[in-house]
Amino acid sequence: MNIPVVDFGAYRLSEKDVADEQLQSLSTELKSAFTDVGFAFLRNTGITQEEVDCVMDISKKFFLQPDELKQPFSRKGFVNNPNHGWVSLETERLNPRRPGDLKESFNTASLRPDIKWPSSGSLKSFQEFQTSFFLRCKELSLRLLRVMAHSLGLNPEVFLSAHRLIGTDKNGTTLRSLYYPPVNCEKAKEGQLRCGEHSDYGSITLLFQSSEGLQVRTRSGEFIPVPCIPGAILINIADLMQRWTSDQFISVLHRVLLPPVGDSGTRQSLAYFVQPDDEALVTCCDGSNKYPPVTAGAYLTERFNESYGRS
Ligand SMILES: O=C(O)CCC(=O)C(=O)O
Ligand SMILES: [Fe+2]
Repeated sequence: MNIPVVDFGAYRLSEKDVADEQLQSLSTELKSAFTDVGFAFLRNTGITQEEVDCVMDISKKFFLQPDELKQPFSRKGFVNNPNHGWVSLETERLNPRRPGDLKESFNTASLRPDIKWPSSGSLKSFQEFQTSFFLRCKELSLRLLRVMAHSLGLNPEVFLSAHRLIGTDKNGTTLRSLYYPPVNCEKAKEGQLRCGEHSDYGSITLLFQSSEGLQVRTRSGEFIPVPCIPGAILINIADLMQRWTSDQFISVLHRVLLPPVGDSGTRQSLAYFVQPDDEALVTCCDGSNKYPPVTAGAYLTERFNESYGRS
């Protein structure tokens, strides 16, 4: 299995619109990637490697602080958005049958002006970098959703109209900065990974990686390594989109293993989880009843309960 690489230049962020002919060819390429593999690399999106590096660098400065300084920004500590903020090491289990994942993350889930952000010393631009990157990813995601609807012969608005509130507290879309610290494999718990096997919850995910380490499960059930292509963004279909398209687009399991014994390297990634508006009703777009309608907000809450353990 190979992850197709698609040139998005015709509809990159600096282009106002895309010509019909190019929309048609992008649709054909993306449809085949999302139907067969569930993943695609996008080149020439307009989001540059410098932008990515900037967000990764400032995120790393946040993660390298002692836990006491990160604690005030903990996820669940923000009244208007329970998903915003810092998640400490081993807190989340993306595969609930494994020990906690060996990663930390910072979720930018709310852009409300009254949110408290890390801002001391070298973190002065933290808020600015995270929020401007969030908005860049939003623009690209909306373009992708338009092409995806077109590729299935649907009304071009069908996905877009359910993603009108990205960046507000009525939509769960999240920019997640991930940091995988060095691992001492002898100390790791049995079965522990950097990120357990899972599929993503929402509509699509944009993933930016600093290095290799991600694996994707093929149809035959084996996990294969995903390359890291500088400047290219890895896009994958998430579970709600699979339901929405009655399994035409597939949401595929993926994971990040521990590094090889003796490798004390770190790893970083940025995941932009695109989520429909909380109140949007996701109904099979082919008119079938393959899956019962579900609102995106209720579905997301249920999935969070699984990965954080029900209390
Ligand atoms: O860090 C990565 O490369 C993947 C992370 C991931 O799949 C996730 O957080 O959903
Ligand atoms: Fe994921």
